[in-house]
Formats: sequence, structure tokens, C-alpha cells
Amino acid sequence: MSNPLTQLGDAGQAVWLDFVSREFLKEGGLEKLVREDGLTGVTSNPSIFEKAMGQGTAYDDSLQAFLKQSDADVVDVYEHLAIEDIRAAADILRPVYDRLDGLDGYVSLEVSPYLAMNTQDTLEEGRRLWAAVDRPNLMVKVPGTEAGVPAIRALIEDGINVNVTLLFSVDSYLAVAEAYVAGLEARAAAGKPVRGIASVASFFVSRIDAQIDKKIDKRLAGNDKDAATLKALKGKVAIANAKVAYQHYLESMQSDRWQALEAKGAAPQRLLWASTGVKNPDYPDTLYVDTLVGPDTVNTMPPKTMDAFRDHGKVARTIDTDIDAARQVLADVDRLGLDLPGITAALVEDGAQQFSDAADALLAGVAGKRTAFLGDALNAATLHLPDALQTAVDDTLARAAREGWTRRMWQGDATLWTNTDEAKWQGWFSAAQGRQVDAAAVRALADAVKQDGFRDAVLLGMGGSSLGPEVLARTLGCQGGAELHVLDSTDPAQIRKVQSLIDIDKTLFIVSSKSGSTLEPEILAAYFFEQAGRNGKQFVAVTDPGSKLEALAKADGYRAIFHGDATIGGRYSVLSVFGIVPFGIAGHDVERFFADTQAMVRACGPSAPPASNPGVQLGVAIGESVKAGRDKLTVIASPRIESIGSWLEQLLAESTGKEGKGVIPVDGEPLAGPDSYGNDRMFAYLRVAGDDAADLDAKVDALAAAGHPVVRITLARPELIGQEFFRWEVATAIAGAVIGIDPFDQPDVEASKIKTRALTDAFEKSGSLGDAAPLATDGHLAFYGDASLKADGTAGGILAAHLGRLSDHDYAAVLAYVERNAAHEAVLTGIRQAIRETSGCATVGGFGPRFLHSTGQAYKGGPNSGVFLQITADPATDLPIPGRRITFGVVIAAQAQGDLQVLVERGRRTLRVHIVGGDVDAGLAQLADAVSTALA
Ligand SMILES: O=P(O)(O)OC[C@H]1O[C@](O)(CO)[C@@H](O)[C@@H]1O
Ligand SMILES: O=C[C@H](O)[C@H](O)COP(=O)(O)O
Repeated sequence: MSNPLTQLGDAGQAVWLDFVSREFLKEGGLEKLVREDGLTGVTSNPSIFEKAMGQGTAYDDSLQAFLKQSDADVVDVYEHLAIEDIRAAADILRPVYDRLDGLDGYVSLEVSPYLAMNTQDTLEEGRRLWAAVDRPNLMVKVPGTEAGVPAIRALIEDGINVNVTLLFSVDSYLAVAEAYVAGLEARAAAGKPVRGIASVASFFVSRIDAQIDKKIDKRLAGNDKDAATLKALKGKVAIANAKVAYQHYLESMQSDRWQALEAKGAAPQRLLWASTGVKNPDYPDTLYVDTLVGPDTVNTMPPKTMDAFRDHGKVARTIDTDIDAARQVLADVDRLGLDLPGITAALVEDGAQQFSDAADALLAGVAGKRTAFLGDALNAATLHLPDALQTAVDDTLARAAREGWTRRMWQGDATLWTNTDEAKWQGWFSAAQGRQVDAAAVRALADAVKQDGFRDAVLLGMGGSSLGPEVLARTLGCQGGAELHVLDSTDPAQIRKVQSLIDIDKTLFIVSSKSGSTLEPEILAAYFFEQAGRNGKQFVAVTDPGSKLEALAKADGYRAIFHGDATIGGRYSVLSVFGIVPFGIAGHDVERFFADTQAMVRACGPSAPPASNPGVQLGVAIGESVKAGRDKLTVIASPRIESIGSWLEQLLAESTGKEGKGVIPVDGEPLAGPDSYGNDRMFAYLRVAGDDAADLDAKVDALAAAGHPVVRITLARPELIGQEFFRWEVATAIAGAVIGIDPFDQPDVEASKIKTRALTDAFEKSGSLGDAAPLATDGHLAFYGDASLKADGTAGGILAAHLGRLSDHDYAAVLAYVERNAAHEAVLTGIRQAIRETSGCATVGGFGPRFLHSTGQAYKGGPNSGVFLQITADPATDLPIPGRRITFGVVIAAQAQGDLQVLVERGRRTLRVHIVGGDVDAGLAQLADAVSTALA
């Protein structure tokens, strides 16, 4: 039966639907329109999909089925669902397409709106979607922006149907019309057919009136002298603009170039009237259909407009009537300074932004559904932030969405940070996907090591090369492989301790150093190589290609060499060979570990919008906290994941602590009530479900209730720790962007190394480190520092003077170059606790030289708010280093001295206390007492 819609078809105008949804397709809505209204096409855009997928449950089954068989990124999930709809629509329209011999029957799918300003990406995306949808009656929808035009030409040349979208001005229409012709000509010149390729140029209508009318209304409100003419222009400009565009279309059809193509079977690029739903409810609801009827055009209507037109639309050829009046309208617009070019240019940008906002919302919706579907397979996080901080975080997340931070981070776009060398350090993304590690090779080594009867493995490495493996070992233990011991110290007592725990002949040594030139693993490897009777079969190297360590490993006949990726910095290396080789040797299933980790990698994926991206969200919260003066990120962890703070410390401090800014991580400080903390804190609580942590839970709740920023993270099981590695890596990179530093360099670490090297070199020649005279000695303790600290010369007096320098927002650092063991840790923790309780300041602690390769960067390069107490000791006994005059005792002393010199040079407030005589326990006990006295 005929109706106004079918009559449009009879008048040569194709009726398309500007809408799609799963429900509508399933219920036969599209078939009905084809059957009853003569519908011949469908258009979609990101806003349309956002509405379709964001509501109801129609997509849920399909989404769950897809997620079950893949660990896709959110954009893949969206695309999968959209492609299902587009294919279904294309199949419904296929009989139309066949009947009309390819002249109509098309369905449009838009390329990612994030690419509207990039030619090459748009082109690749167009090709990819064309292949993925795999239907001849697909039109790939490409914005007719300056960047889009060359892509359109190339797609046409490829033989891909294109719907050019976001056209507002006649000039941009002319540019895409030229691109279409040029693309076809290129095909023809290459001897390829031009028949069967279709294109439409989507000229947007109602959005123009919406903008012009706004301007007119403003002028009218100001009693403009041209009020009458202005009033008459309302609701006319967009139509006039479209009519003029159609005149150009008619002209172009007469050109010789077109005639030549037509002779070869080319079909014209039809003008398509888009945005034809009225935005102003005062206008007739069929305004942008009635007025634009004409042959060889398309009108794509939203359902409401289509229903209205079916009901009371008027079909009469209007597109090329009253052309002079249309030109007059445009001339008046120009004369009255309404600036149509300015409006259309802004509309292109707005349009791209609107679609990318819709895509953000859409992807956020998909991410939310995905998270719900994954349940506890994805570690949960909640952020409890004070109002002002929450507002700052929301603003920055919105900015991050606008500026595409997540995508840019994954692309390694250095402009996200300081635009220096950041792009060179982005291998950690691929490592997190398990791509850096050869799991089979790790398993083979683990099996062989087991067969050879190795019971223990000792890892010799520093910082990123040791902290990740140690946290993995402490969290997940040993799974039938070798038991892992991490040795990241030059303290003779600690080296002896590790040696006492192993049977040296049944031990595998993993020498781990990215640079392959770090002093500690070098001398430790030399020491244990001798101890193991120079048996290379007991040694494995993990190092970046071409390093000094690789050469040594080859020369000494090491059993295996695992190569790292030189585009990954040490602290981002845990999911590369540096973390995973020792983990595998302990007997763990590497593939399963990565499978468990992927849920977070995907959740933080390049298309996961910032506000629903767990890593970006956390990073923005950290960055904004720092900017708000809450730069002491205090890590709390439940028993099974307790050690993670030592890995987090390095990541956060070494990445962000520079140029006088950054995060000061606080690990290992016993948790207290809210009153013990200043307003310079943020708390991160990582908890494994089922851990006995009721006391921590209650204390963390109290902190949140007292208005401190608190992040709570829950792991369903400890094996999901890999997800936290990745979440925090992303968060750290993003915090770096917020703070405005390069999160991938460590400019201030080198300074201590240079000083240490100079001291040990001097020792090799002179046999002495040339220690200075102490300020005072008291019992086991000798003090070195600024003369102003001497006070009464007692330990308590000197410490009182030193700690008296702490003021609000400062932190106290207790850095000990002694054996790291539980007893020493307990004493240092007690000292920290006492300082915090008295001063209200945050406290950090560390063992040297371990912290030098970790938090040391922030102490020297971060904010000058640290008050440093360095503890050194005469070793009870020393250990030689094969082939060197220096001993381990000399090295650790030189490291302490070098570090102190740099701290002093950087204007840090320091005091060194040296335990004389070799009785470290007695010295530490006296120190703890003296601190209590000082604080009393
Ligand atoms: O793996 P490498 O090159 O021995 O370095 C160990 C650690 O030392 C540092 O370079 C700091 O000195 C860290 O960044 C790094 O993780
Ligand atoms: O291709 C169609 C366009 O995306 C659509 O018509 C835009 O319409 P709107 O201006 O109503 O969003």
C-alpha cells in the first residue's frame, strides 16, 4: 500500500532509517519497514549504538557468549556486538541490494570517532571494518574532515563503499565529491572496475539550524535592527544550504570527468540528508524531509521523523525549487554576519566530539557490563575520596577522556608526559600480555632444574630485577620447583645468611640485571661463582640483549640466558622475564598466571574510558592527591599479599619522585587510628578475600570515615596479584601524566652510583674510604652530620635536634645499611612508629643498598620534605670479592657514604649514626632507646 514514505521512493529519493538496535532487529522492525515503507537503507552512528547498547538487556547474552570465549578489550566487545547488528541489518537489506543491482540497500557502520583527525588510522580502520563485516552492502562511514578526505579517496580506490559523514558546508561537500571521483578514476586507471561501488555524502541539516537559530535568538533578544530579516531566516538556513549543495551535485553530474566514469558504469555519489529530525519542537516534525525531496538523493530519518512522515508527510519535488530564494537566504546570512562558515566548521568539531563522547559513554557501558560479568575474576577497587579531591579527580578523568589519555598511553605517545623519551619505554604493555616471556622455555628450564635436583634458587639482583620476583615468591610460594631466595644486599652478614640457608651445590643462581652492569649483582655473581666451584651449570642470567652480564654468562658457560626487552624499565619489568623466570623456576604455571592477569590488562585497555578504567582511575586519584598535598601514599596489605608494598614503593617512588615532585610511598608503617595521620596522606589497602584482616578492615574504615582518601582493592585469591602489577603500572604512568613528570626515567639514582664508584675506585688505590670525624660518640653509636645537631653530644640530644627539624607534611626516613632480617625490621619499625606518634609525620624505612635502587630516587629527586636518619655499621665480619681489593664491607660503606653525600648535596636534612664495634643488635637497641629519649 502506498504511503508518503513509499511515495518518496517513487520520487527517486531513497528512504533510509537512522537507527538500529538489537531488539528492533529481532522483533522484525526493519523487515516491516522494508516491506511496507519501501525502506532501502540504514545508517548508524556511535550515538545510536550508545542508546541501543546502553539500555536494557538485549545485548547481554551475546556479550556474555563473546566474553566467555575471549578476553577482549572493551572496544572489541562493542565492535563484536555492533557488527552482529550491522550484519543482521545488511542481510535483511540484501534482497533490496540484489534487486537494485547494488544501487541501494546499504547499511552504514562508522569508523571509530576517535580517529576523525587522523588519515592513516581512519583508512586502516575503514579497511578493517570492511573486512570484519564482510558484506557487499556495507558502507563504511567516514567523517568528511580534512583528515578524512584522503582516506575516503583511498577507500574508494580500494573498492570499499563509503558513507561520508559530518558534512555541514558546501565546500567540504565539494572536497569529498572530488575525493570520490578521484578514487574512482584511480581505479579506472589501474584497470579495475568502477561499477558496483557506492557512496553517499551525508549532509547534516538540523544541526545547522539549531546553531544559527541560537545566534538569531541572541540578536533578537538584543533588539537587533535587522530583527525582521533575522526572524525570517529561522529554520531556513540549513535547507537553503542543502539546496545549494544539490545544485553543485547536479552540475558535477554534467562534468566530463563524471561522464567518463559513468560510461564505465560508475554510480553517482548521492547526497544524503542526515540529521533530519527537527531539534526545535516548534518546527513541523517533517520539516527536513518535505523540503528536501528530489531524485537521486537519500533521506535518513530517525524513527520519530519516519513515523511522522508516514503519517502526514508531503511528497513534492522541493529540492530544486526556489533556488534563488535559497541563495538569497545564504546571502542574508552572510550580510548579517551570522558566520555560516564559522558555524559549519565548529559543527564538524562538535560532531566529532559528540560521537567520541557517545563512544566514551558506550564503551563505559560495555566496560561496566564486562566487569559485572567477570565478577571476582577481575580484582575490585573502590575509591573513597574527600569531596574536593573527588571533584578534581572527576574533572581530570573527563579531561583524560577528551584528550584520549588511555589510547595515547598505550600508543606510547610521549606528549602525554613530558614529550622526551617516554615513547622508548613502552614494552611493558606487551609484557603484561605474556608476550615477552617464552613460557615453554621457562617451563623447560624449571623441569631440567628440578631433574638436576636443585632445591634452592638464589636471585642476585637489585630493584626491579629483584623486588617483583621476591613479592611473587612471598605471595605465592614455591609450587614444587626450587625455593627462591632473593639477595639484594652487599651486607656481608646478609650474604652469609643466605649462604647458610642453601646447599651450595644444589642451588641455582639467577643473576638478574637489565643493564647487566649493576654493581651488586656483578660482585655477588663473582662471589657465588667461586663458591659454586665455577660451575656455570648452576647459573642463569636474565638480562637485556648485548649487556656486560650476557657476555659474562657466555664466558662463564651459564646454563641459560633469558633476554629482557630493552624498552621496559626495571620497575615495570615484573611481567617480563625478570619476574617470570624466577617464578617459573619455583614451579609456577606461567601461562595460567598470565591468563589470570588478562582481565585487568583488558579492563585497563586502550579503549577503556578513563572513568571506567581501573588503572587510569587510580592513577588520576594518585596524581590529584599529590597535587592536593596528599603525597604520602600509605600502603596497607592483608597477610597473604603483605609484601606487595616493597614492589609498589619502587614503582611509585622511582617513577614519580623527581623534579621536586612526586609520590612518597609509605610501606611497612603499622596502621593506627585517624588521629595519627596528617592531611598529607592517601591510603591504599590491598586485601585478599578470606585473609584474617578484621583489624585492618576496621582501621581502614575509620580512616575513610575521618575523611582520608582511601583506595580499597580486593583480590579474590592471591594468584590474581598479576592484575595488581598491571593496574599499578598503569596508575603510575597516569599519575606521572597528572603530576607532569617523565615516569620512565630515574635521573637522580645515577648520582649515588657515581659517588659510590668514585669511593670504591679510590679504595682500590688507597685502601681507605677516608671517613670523616664524628660529631660525637655515645656508647655503640657515632654520629655524623651538621655541627648544629651536636646539642649536648648525647645520642638522645643529637637525635632530638635532628628529629626536631620535622614539621607538618615532612616525612622521616630511617635508612639502615645493615642485614635485613625480622629482628632489625622490628627495631626500625618501632623507631618509625615512635616518630610518627610524636610528630604526626609519615615515616619511611629502607635497607641499604636495596632502597637505593628503589625509593632512593624520590628521596633525592622528589620533594625536599624528608628528614633522613642513615644507619651504618661496622661489619662483624667481612667477605672478600674475588679478584678485587674491595670487600663487601667496603662496598656497603661506600654506598652509604655516596648516598649521604648526594642527599647532603641536594639540601636534604640528614644525620648519620654509625654502629661501632660490630654489634649491630646492641647498636640498634641503643638507637631505639635514644630515639625514645629524643622524642620524650
Ligand atoms: O636491572 P638492573 O639494570 O641491574 O637495575 C636494577 C635497578 O637499578 C635501578 O636502575 C636503580 O638504580 C632500577 O631502576 C633498577 O630496577
Ligand atoms: O548518518 C546520520 C547521522 O549520523 C545522523 O543523521 C545525525 O543526526 P543528529 O544530528 O540528529 O544526531
